[in-house]
Amino acid sequence: MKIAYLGPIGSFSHIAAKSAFPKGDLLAFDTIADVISAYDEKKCDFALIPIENSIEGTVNLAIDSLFHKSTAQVVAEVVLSISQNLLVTNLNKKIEKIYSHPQGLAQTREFLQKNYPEASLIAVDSTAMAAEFVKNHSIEPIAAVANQEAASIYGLEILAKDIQDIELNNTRFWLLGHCFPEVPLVSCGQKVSIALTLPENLPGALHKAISVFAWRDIDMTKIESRPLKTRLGQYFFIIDLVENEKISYALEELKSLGVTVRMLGHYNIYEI
Ligand SMILES: O=C(O)C(=O)C[C@]1(C(=O)O)C=C[C@@H](O)C=C1
Repeated sequence: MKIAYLGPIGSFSHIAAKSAFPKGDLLAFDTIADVISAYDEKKCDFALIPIENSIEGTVNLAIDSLFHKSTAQVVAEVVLSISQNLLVTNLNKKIEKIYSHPQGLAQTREFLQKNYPEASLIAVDSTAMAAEFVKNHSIEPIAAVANQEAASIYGLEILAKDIQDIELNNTRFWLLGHCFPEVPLVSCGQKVSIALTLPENLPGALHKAISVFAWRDIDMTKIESRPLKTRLGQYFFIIDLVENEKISYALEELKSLGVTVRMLGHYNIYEI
């Protein structure tokens, strides 16, 4: 079983992929877009992508790549607890630049501003990539924000532990695939995710669209707009729903309103 993930080893995606597929053949890719492309090009059986963090919100690159460039289906959601740490090659080193994934920098923004106000913050494609960079540039006054496993893998010291601004810090990952995976995890619920595009000539379109769920008591756990990349003011809407037998009727009503509905997936949720 081949599973594509955002590498290199030691990323949070790697930890999530290992937990879901302890015996899987894990394939590291440099960017989230590359992970999705690997799946679309049939280089793997599943692909794991980070979707949303409890502090910083949606991983826009993942949602946008999935919507605009892929037809992949979501077959599972994996929720991972995230602990960010400041990693260095030497505990006594001055720190002038701090590297991490944008989410890693955002989740630790207050800590970094308070403790390293002069340091430049540099975004790279993953937290593990940041750790690997620090290891490979050991004499430079730099640090990485990454997990403790990355410290072990890349031989780095942990200068500060659990530096996220909010202690409770979780990231949702979506697993893309053609079938439901057999994972050694216990499901804690089921969801349905869709992407809506509204007709231009329907006043109150968004209100009418989400009302099809409300009056059926279908629980909407998330709604978020993202640019259609056509022009300012044109969006698609990502909606997460708690599994409900009435969802199919709601989707039919949406279509009768002229709303374009794309089913992203219905899936089990697993907490690691
Ligand atoms: O950079 C990593 O380690 C990732 O797996 C990506 C990612 C993300 O995109 O949100 C995953 C979990 C954390 O929130 C930080 C970064």
